[in-house]
Amino acid sequence: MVAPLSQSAVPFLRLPSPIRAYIFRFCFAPRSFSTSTCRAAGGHENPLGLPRSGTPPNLAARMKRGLPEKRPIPNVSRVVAVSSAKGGVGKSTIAINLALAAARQGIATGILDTDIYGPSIPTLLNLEGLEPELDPNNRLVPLTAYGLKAMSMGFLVPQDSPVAWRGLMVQKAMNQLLFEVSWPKLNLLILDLPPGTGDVQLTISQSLELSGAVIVSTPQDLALRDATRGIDFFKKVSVPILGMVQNMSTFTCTNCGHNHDIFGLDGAKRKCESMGVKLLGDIPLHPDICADADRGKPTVVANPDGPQAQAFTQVARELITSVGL
Ligand SMILES: Nc1ncnc2c1ncn2[C@@H]1O[C@H](COP(=O)(O)OP(=O)(O)OP(=O)(O)O)[C@@H](O)[C@H]1O
Repeated sequence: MVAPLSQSAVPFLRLPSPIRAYIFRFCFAPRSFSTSTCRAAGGHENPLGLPRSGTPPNLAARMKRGLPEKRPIPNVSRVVAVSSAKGGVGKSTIAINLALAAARQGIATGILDTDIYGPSIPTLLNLEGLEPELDPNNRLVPLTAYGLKAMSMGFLVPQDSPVAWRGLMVQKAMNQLLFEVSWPKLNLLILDLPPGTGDVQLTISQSLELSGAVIVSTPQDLALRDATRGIDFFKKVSVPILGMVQNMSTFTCTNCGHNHDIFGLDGAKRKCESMGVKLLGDIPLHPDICADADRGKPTVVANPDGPQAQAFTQVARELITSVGL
């Protein structure tokens, strides 16, 4: 019987050799036991798992609980996770437009697509089919689009081929994406998280010093219920909630100019008030936002002076202020 792994290896074998070597290194190759490997794997600094003397108290507490040490991303000053517990509410669209709006305001910005199973950033930036190079230290060099530095698992696996990885492989891939990308000096790195509150979110919140999280939701009750779970998740893992973005709010008919609140009116605003979370802004439901995304030219660069881009820019300003930039 042919094992499923050999089928999923076919697209892998079609990759150019530097990328194959890179994926092989972080997914399959055995690693020598070292402090950094041990930390990245969530282990302790010595075989007994005891903190060394002189270890800071909060780090000692983390180590006792078996949590990895939180590390900064080299060259990156602030890291913000854009998250939604529910899929399809526009998280990637918001993440990319916020990143581009921040870059247009003179903030050195990058975007890291951490959605291993369904990366959207290569499409949103019209970078599909391009492959990142490796620097002399075997670190991935980010690609650039519209002045934005970008890295995504989508650059490393063939388009349209599913990633079939188990938890440990996902965790290893995440650690490489988080810590082995050769970012230039960045003021702000936006992380586009996958939907939900699972493995990837846990790995990120436990291994990374995050400046905070932005929660995306539509005004619909169903989405807001999941948004509440997302907020509770970040509170539990002690990541500050910078605020919520209400996406797909009012739709203004392009024919008659009438306003329709397709997913309800001000649901996110009320949720923010009840949970003591800041509402960072409101993005309307508009066909151009969708069409711009599909052609790989997000609204903030496609029509920077239009009202939709202005809405994104306003949210980006709030975000930049909230992380002290
Ligand atoms: N404000 C908006 N107006 C119109 N279309 C939008 C808007 N926001 C997002 N979309 C569209 O909605 C769809 C889902 O958006 P997106 O992929 O950003 O969601 P997501 O939450 O990242 O999804 P996933 O759960 O798959 O990661 C896309 O087709 C996108 O172009």
